[in-house]
Order: sequence, then C-alpha cells, then structure tokens
Amino acid sequence: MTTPLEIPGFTHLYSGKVRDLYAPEGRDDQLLLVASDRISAFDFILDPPIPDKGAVLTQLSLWWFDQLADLVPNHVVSTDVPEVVAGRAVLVQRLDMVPVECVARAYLTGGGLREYLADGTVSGLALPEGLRDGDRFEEPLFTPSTKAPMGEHDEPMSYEAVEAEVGTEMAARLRDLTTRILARGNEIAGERGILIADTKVEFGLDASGGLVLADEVLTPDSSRFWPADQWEPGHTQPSFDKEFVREWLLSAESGWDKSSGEAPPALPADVVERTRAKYVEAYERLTGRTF
Ligand SMILES: N#Cc1c(N)ncnc1-c1cnn(CCN2CCOCC2)c1
Repeated sequence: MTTPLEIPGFTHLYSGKVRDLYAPEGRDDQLLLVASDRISAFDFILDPPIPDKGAVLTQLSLWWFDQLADLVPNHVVSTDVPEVVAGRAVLVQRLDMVPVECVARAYLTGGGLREYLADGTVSGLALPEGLRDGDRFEEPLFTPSTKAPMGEHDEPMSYEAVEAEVGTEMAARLRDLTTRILARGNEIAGERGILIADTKVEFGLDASGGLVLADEVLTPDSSRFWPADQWEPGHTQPSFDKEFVREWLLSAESGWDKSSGEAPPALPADVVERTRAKYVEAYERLTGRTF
C-alpha cells in the first residue's frame, strides 16, 4: 500500500483499497472521505491508477445521494475540501457505523452465484432451482455480509444473523432501504442503458439514533455496472467499466497467469485511457452532466 497523501489540517485514519479516511484536526463530528484513482480487479490494486477515477466516482456518488434523498438521509456535509483533493473528497458527518455490509442483488452473479451453485441459497435465502449467471430476480434481494478486515473476503450473513446483530426492527429497516436503493438505482440507470446487478451500501447512526446512508452509493466501485444492451443470462456479463482491464489482464499479451497469485503487470496506456473513458461515460449517461 502506498504512503497516504498528507493533507494539512487532517489526520489520516484508514486506507481501503481505493479510498482513504481522514479526520479534520479539531473536529470529532466529521470525517473526510477521499477517493483515489486506484483501481482494483481480481483482488489486486492495479498499476497505474486511472486518471480522474476518484473525482468521477465521487461526483457520481454525490449525484446518487441527491437522487435518493427522499428515501433516506445521507452523511454528506460539504464538498468544500482541501485543494489537493478537490473534486474527489467529501466532508461527511461522523456516524456510529452499522456493522453489516448491506448488499442488495437484482441479478444473480459473483459470490452470490457461487453460493447458490454450492447450496441453492444466497446469504441463507433459498432460491428456485435452475437459475443461471446473470438471471434477474423479480425484486432485489437483501444479501448482507460481514465487514471483513482489509484483505479478507466478506462472509455472507443470514438475515437472522443481522437481526441478532442489530435487532429485528433495524434489520427490517436495513433490508427495506438497501433493496429500495438498488431498485431506485435500476429505475434510473435502466433508462440510461446501464444495469446495476448488485450494490453494497453502508449505514451509520447519528447522535439521535437515526439511520443515515454513508460511504459511497451506486458507483462502479460499490456495485456491478453492466451495459444493458449486452445482457444475456447464462454466462459472465461484461463489466461496464472494467471489461478492458479484465480482457487485457486475461489476454496472452499481458503475460499474466491469474492462477499464479502474482500481482498483475502494469496496464498499457490505451487500456488506462479507455477505462477512464468508461467511468466518464457512466457519469455522463447517468447524470446528464459533462465531466
Ligand atoms: N462513510 C463513512 C463513515 C462515516 N460517515 N462515519 C464514520 N465512519 C465512517 C466509515 C469508516 N469506515 N467506513 C468504511 C468505508 N471506508 C470509507 C473510506 O475508505 C475506506 C473504507 C466508513
């Protein structure tokens, strides 16, 4: 992991794969959420970073928070952030984070598909037989997981485990909000040619115990974005934003052996630029704005 950026007036607290958390010196009721240009694929942080990725996804998340404001309050306080992270950082309300990764799935794929093929369930939810990779559920499913430490994989949580963790009322609220956020996301994205297969959201509690939507929301980092015009159940769907990266890394040209456990080689410039263009395209198609 690289040395975190020094931001005068802020103390670095935590680095995730692609985002970093800072505390404003002298204020314990806020945090600074900074999105890097780092890109992750196949459980590796790739080299080089994708120019503007942090800014594009920050601006997309801010737009989604606005689209969802009638559904749930969010933690955004201000985008008046230090110049060094302008456009790719957000001042947020410091919350008491709910210890559950709130995942909703509108389509069966990824880890949910692996669990389904193994035992016919996703996060303990029994599903009909015969489902295929990419099949759409009638309604989004709430398929929560644990918050695993950095570098480890989140583990599926049954709904009963969520109730045991946060209580029956909070569990019901988490399920309702998480599934409605994905449903709303697909209503909007579907009109713009993008399918959101699944998403992970995080909630926290404010000082009065109210539930607040935190972290980022409905970005290609927190969700699977698929091009709607290429949706075809029965095999792996192309990723809207990472297909160029995946195709190159799995091609003979990269010389990388995915099963080796070794870090992938650096991405060529054209893959970096085409990937940047996909993030900008997703932002512009969804928001109707120009990046
Ligand atoms: N958002 C938020 C938030 C908040 N509003 N209040 C208190 N804590 C958090 C928080 C702390 N960690 N995470 C996990 C997600 N991290 C985001 C940054 O990058 C690393 C991963 C969320």
